[in-house]
Amino acid sequence: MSDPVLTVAESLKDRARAALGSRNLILVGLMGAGKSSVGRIVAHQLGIPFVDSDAEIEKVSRMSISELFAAYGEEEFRALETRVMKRLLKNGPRVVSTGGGAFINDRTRKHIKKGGVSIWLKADLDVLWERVSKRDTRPLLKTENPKQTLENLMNARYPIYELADLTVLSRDVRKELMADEVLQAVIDARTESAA
Ligand SMILES: Nc1ncnc2c1ncn2[C@@H]1O[C@H](COP(=O)(O)OP(=O)(O)OP(=O)(O)O)[C@@H](O)[C@H]1O
Ligand SMILES: O=C(O)C1=C[C@@H](O)[C@@H](O)[C@H](O)C1
Ligand SMILES: [Mg+2]
Repeated sequence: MSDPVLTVAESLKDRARAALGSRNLILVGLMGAGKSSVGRIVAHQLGIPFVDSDAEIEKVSRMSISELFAAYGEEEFRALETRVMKRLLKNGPRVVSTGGGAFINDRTRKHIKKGGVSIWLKADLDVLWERVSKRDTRPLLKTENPKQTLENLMNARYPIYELADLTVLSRDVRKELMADEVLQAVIDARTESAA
């Protein structure tokens, strides 16, 4: 007899895969929300390719994000990010995890909106701070009071992340559970739009 737990998990993947069709699934949200780590699991579950825009930018430029910011400044970084995102979104389905500022840029957001289903991983300040304070690879947080900077970014950006098609609350639960919630959100959105 089939295991009912396994059957539920299989059906979650299958239903989410069917709901997504040929569209991309694009994860947006602040630094530390879990876009890269949860996105990778979601792609594996769906059996479709995973790409991370920060990693892709580092690959094409052969520089780290910190080096890019230091050498060319944020504006040039954003222009490169827009071009890379446009290319990554051309063929679907893929799971695309974005850098924290991608969805905030008007031009990049237009490509994301056109390129598939966007999902905001929304987290509170303490969750984000606990995660990002462990590494100092994020140029925007190299300030005197990085926690305050993160809070300022939240206040400025949350009204824009809200424009994403879907939202999932990112919290300190297993990443696999977060991934399941992303899959469920994709299914629910499809069901609602069909109703
Ligand atoms: N659900 C979770 N529970 C515990 N730790 C998590 C969870 N999700 C992510 N993390 C950890 O938080 C850190 C940041 O996660 P991740 O790199 O996926 O975030 P991000 O949204 O891609 O950030 P950035 O915008 O800087 O790329 C990583 O160390 C990751 O392992
Ligand atoms: O939130 C942001 O603006 C950024 C987040 C990172 O993912 C990187 O894309 C870069 O450090 C900028
Ligand atoms: Mg990331």
